Amino acid sequence: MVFSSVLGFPRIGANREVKKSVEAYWGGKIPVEDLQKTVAEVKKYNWTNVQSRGVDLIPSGEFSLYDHVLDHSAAFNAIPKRYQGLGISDLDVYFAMGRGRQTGGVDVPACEMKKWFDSNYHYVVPELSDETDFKLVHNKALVEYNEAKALGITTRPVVLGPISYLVLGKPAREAPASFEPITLLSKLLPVYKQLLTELKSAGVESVQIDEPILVLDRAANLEKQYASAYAELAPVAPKIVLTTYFNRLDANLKFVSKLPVGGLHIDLVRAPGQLDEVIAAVKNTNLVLSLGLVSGRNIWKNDFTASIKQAQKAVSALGSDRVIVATSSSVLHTPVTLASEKKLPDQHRDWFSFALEKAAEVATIAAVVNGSQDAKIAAALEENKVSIAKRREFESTSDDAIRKRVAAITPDMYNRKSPFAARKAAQDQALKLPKFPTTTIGSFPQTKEIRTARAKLGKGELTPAEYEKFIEQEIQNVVAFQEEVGLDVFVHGEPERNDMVQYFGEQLNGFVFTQNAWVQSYGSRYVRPPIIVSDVSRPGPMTVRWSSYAQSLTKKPMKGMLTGPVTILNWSFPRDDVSRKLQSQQLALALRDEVLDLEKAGITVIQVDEPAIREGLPLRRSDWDEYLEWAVDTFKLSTAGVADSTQTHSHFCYSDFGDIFTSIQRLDADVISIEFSKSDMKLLHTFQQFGYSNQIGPGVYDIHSPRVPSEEEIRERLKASLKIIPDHLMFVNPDCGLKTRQWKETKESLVNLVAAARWARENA
Ligand code: MET
Ligand SMILES: [Zn+2]
Repeated sequence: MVFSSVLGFPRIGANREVKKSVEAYWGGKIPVEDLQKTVAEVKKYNWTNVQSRGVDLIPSGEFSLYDHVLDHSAAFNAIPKRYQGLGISDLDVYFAMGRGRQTGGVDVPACEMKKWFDSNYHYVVPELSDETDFKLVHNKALVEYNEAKALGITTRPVVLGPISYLVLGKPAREAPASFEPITLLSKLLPVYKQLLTELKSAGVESVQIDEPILVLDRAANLEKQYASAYAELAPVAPKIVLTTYFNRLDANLKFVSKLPVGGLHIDLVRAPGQLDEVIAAVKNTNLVLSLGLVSGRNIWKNDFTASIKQAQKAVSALGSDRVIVATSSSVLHTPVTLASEKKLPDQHRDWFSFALEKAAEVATIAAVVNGSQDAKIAAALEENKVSIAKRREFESTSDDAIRKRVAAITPDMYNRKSPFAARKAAQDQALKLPKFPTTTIGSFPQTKEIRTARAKLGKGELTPAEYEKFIEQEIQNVVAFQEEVGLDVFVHGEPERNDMVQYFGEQLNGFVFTQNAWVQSYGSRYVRPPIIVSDVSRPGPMTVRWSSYAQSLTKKPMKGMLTGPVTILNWSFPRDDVSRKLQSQQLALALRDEVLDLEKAGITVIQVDEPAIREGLPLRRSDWDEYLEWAVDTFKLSTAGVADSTQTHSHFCYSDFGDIFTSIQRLDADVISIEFSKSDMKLLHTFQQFGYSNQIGPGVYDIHSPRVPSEEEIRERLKASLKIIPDHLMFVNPDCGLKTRQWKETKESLVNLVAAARWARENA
């Protein structure tokens, strides 16, 4: 019989209970018992609901209060030294690693976070060295398995595999930079052995071991480690389903199919093409094949007919006992349930499927493949056919004007009129900026007052006119503040924006919004990505009103602020019926019009942010070029229409840009600002290696922390940057927007920043 499985479930609660509870605990407002109670309820909700949808293999052990990789570090005693001996509870040590801690005489920053593969989820990077003293502090998988069992629910525990865990880590501070965490494998394996032995003796039949790094090129060098690790683990473990996701196995399949495990899970949403190959590779083994047919990354309803066809193909090759129908990855990356959406029009509701609906989908697909005679299953299949047909019909309609515009894009539209040197001369003349011009990245503190005003507007407690007055006042304050501090290129502060993507999505055609469709980004930070459902176009100017109002208040150049096409795309749920490239092109044309409208309105400096450009980079190197080509081209399409004398800026943050540095140069923005402060030396070396010819503002301080950098500190940073970047090309700015900061530290920091820039003008 074909089983169904879900690989992992959102841990936020259907009503964001976990966020509320965790934050209340952090704030000292509730005792730990209350937090534990909420957590128990959310887990119970998850298990009982996934079970009631008919899923056979229900995940446990993947719940997390902050991040599942951090859970493993805590359970394995991989606690960096600076978090040891603080005299606080294990739970508080765990949170301190996730988010830092600054109370009761304890002052530790957070561990580094990184993007989880190509998603917008961030994991906490394990810090490892020869001194890491691995031991099983607690068996989280076992605890949760037993918790579910006590509720009468048999689950399949989920564990992150040892090799992925190590490879996702980095050298701890005491280790040399060249230290490779994978060298700790033999020290870590006993912990896994104990963990898995305990699961087996508790009666666990099968365990899901995630080894997502098997879809990366670098796993090719880990064949030996995989073979020896799994040879050691398999004999003591419950049946292992080795789980991969987010891409294809490619050449790694050759050794993976020979590992002594019970099953293999593959992602057929991201890499449908690998099915035949994988079937052929496992046919003469005993491996069970778990088919990732229902997307864990997007919110579109599954096309049952297509999935059933693939499942049947596997069944006819392997027999039904060797096939599982599953979600492609954990459904952590999707919202909890459509049932929470009260205002979604029926037409839209019918297109979507969130985590719980996906649970029902895998169960239904498996039932159909098993030949179920259940009338409910037949009805669900029929309903799905009707719904998919309707969606396809909707998708077949397009906005002809937009499609024609995209088809008519010509190569010259990607390029500015003149090369950088000529533009720089024109801009120097038009803008008359001093050397080391100072600026900020766009947003100023989003205060409680701003959020309250927006909420009131939503509830009708403020009229649009009253709200606009309020925003105007905010802009006046921000402009006056910048005059006072003495910055050179001003911003309006973005007070009118709820979010840098949503704000634009709401003003463009082609997007749908939800009320409650939250997805965890990191810790207790959740986002609500807009959904692109049809061709994108711009009904009218989106930002001109506020930018030109702001410009009217000052003689200093006012920077227009836009979010770039690639970032809007990467931080939305995209369509799956057309390419990402086409969606990005349509967004770029809309933004191009906005850029030109800003220019017409007298805005001479325009910034188009692309913080998410690195995140969209495909996991396999052989796929990079194709992505980078359209990603860079669409950015250029959005900005290149302006006159030579208009200065374009772009901003990047959150990622390691070394990989794509040459593409950043190709964007040909007049000025880029880039997050430097955490990995300054590394990035400076990248500059040295590749060179960069346009202007650049290396972020001179970290805005993610309330700490105020001293003038001296900023000077030091400038000096370090000046070794690599010529003085006439350098801007001075913080490393990201200031929206999460308070006014007090913002003011102090920017005063120091301006003073450091003035010092540089005299002395550097
Ligand atoms: C995540 S990048 C943020 C850029 C945006 N302009 C801001 O200042 O907030
Ligand atoms: Zn940023």
